[in-house]
Amino acid sequence: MEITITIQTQVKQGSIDMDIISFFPSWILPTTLLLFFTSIFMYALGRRSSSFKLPPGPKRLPIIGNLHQVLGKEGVHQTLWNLSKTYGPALLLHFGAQPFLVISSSEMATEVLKTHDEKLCTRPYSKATKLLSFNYMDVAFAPHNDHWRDMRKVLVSEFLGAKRIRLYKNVMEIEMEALIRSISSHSLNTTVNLEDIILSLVYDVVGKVAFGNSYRGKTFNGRTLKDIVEEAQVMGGASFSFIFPTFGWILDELTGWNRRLQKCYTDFDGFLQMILDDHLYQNDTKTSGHVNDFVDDCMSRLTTEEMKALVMNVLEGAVDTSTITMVWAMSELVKNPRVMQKLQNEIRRCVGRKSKVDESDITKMSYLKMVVKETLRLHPPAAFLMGRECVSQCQIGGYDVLPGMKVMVTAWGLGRDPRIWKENAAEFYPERFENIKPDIGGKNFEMIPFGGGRRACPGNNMATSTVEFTISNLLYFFNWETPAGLKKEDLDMKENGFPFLRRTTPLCLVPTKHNWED
Ligand code: HEM
Repeated sequence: MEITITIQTQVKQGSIDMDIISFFPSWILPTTLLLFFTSIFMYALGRRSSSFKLPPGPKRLPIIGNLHQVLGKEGVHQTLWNLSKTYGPALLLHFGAQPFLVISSSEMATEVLKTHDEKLCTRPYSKATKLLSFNYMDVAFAPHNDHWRDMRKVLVSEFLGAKRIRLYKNVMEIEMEALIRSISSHSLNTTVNLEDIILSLVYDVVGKVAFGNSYRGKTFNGRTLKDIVEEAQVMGGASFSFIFPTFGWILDELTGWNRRLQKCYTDFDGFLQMILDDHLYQNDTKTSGHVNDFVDDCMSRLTTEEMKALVMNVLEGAVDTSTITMVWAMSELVKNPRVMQKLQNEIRRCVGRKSKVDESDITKMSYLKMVVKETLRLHPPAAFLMGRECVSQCQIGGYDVLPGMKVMVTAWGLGRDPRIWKENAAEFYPERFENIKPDIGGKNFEMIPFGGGRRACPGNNMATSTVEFTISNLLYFFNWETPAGLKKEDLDMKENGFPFLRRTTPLCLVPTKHNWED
C-alpha cells in the first residue's frame, strides 16, 4: 500500500524515484512494457483485420481455433466440404493460430489458380518441409522464387523430357511383361493384393529411370526406400509448431515429433547419399552400353543437396499418386461390371491377338481415356492441392485474402460438385466425357486432380500414360473377380488419409487369364 502511494506521488510530480524502481525484480519493467505494447499491437491488428471483408467461417475457440470442428471421423476432405455447404465456397478457418482459406468451387478455384495465381503461388513454410526438401532446394515445397523456377526447368527437361520418357516407356514395357508373367504363374483362384503389386511396379520403373535401380531390398538404418518415403509423407503433414508458431516447438519436443523428424531426415539423406555414391563409383566403371539415368545426367550440374531434393520430389510426386489412381480405377471397374466389360471389349479389339499391348494400340482406346478421367474426377489422389500461401493481398469471391493466409483448394470437392457434374455426380459414369471435354492439365477448373497455374503438376502426362498403360495390360491379359463370398456391389469403397486419399481396406482381387476361345 505504502509503495503504491509513493509511486503515484512520484509520477504525479513528473519524476521517478530510482530507489523504488530498484525494489522490484529487474524483469518487471521490461515485461510490463512488452505486455503493454503487445496489447496495443494486438488491438490495432484486430481493428485492422476487422476493417477487411474476411471470408465467413464458423466461430473459433481461443488457442485451438477451429481444430475441434475439423478433426472428425469422416476425414478432413469430407468435413471441409460439408462446412463449405454452410458457409460458402470461400471459407475461413483457423487451425491453431494459422488462418486457412478453404476453396470449394470451380469459380473460386479459377480465381486462385488463374486470376491471382502470382499472389497465391508460394508454399507455406514448415520445419518438416524445409528439412526434408534439403533447405527448399526442390520444386514441390520451395517458395516461389528464381531457384524454384530453375529447378522446375531441370525436372521438366531432364526427368519429363522426350529422352527420359522414351527410357521410361522401355523400362515400363519390360517391367510390365515381368508382372504379367508373375500374375499368370499364380495358381487358379489365388487372391492378389493389387495395391502391393502396382506399387512395386511403379517403384521399379521410377527407380530405374531416375537412378538406374529399383533399390528394392536395400535398406538404410533398417528402412527400405518405401518405408522412408511413407514416413516423409507423414512428417510433411502438420506439426504443433506449424499451427502454433510461438509455443508449438515445445509440444513437438515433448511429443518426440522433433526426434522423429530428425530420424526421418537422417534416413532419407543417408539413402539418397547411398544412391549418389553408387553413381560416383559407377562413373569409373561404366561400360559402353550404359544408358544414362536422371541422376547420371544431372549430377554434374546440380549440387548434392539439389540432386537429393529433386530425387525426393520424383519419389514423393510420382509413385504413390500414380499407384493410388490405378487402385481406384480397378476398384471402380470391379464394382461396375458394365464399365469393365465395355472397357475390356475396347482394349481387346484395339490390341487384337498379340503377346503385348503397344503404345500405338492405346492411342485408339477412347473409352480407356474416359475411364481414367472419371477415376481422377472421383478419386483425385490429393484431396487438396498442395498448400499455397498468400504473398500479396487480393480478393477471392469478393473477400479479402491477406498475406500469410494459407490456401487449400479441394480437388475432391470439385470433382463431386453436382453443380458441375449434375445429379449423377457421385456415380462412376465415364460416358459423361463424351460430351464434356475438361482439360485436366490445369487450364480449366471443373476438375483439378493435377492442380493449376504456376504450381500445377508437371508430371500429368507421364502419370496419365502410366495409368493407361498399366490398366490396359491388366485388363487385356486378365479378368478380375472379387474373392469368393464377396459380391462386387459390396466392395468397400471407403477412403481416407492425408496427404493422399487411399482405400481404407486393401484391394484384393482374383485374376484369371483371359481365354480368347471363350
Ligand atoms: C496421378 C498422378 C499424379 C497426380 C494426381 C499429381 C497431383 C499433383 C498435384 C495436385 C500437385 C499440386 C499442384 C498445385 O499445387 O496446384 C502436384 C504437384 C507436383 N507434382 Fe504431381 N501428381 C501426379 C504425378 C506426378 C509425377 C509423375 C511427377 C513426376 C515427377 C509429379 C511431380 C510433381 C511436382 C514436382 C509437383 C510440384 C510442382 C510445383 O510446386 O511447382 N507428379 N502434383
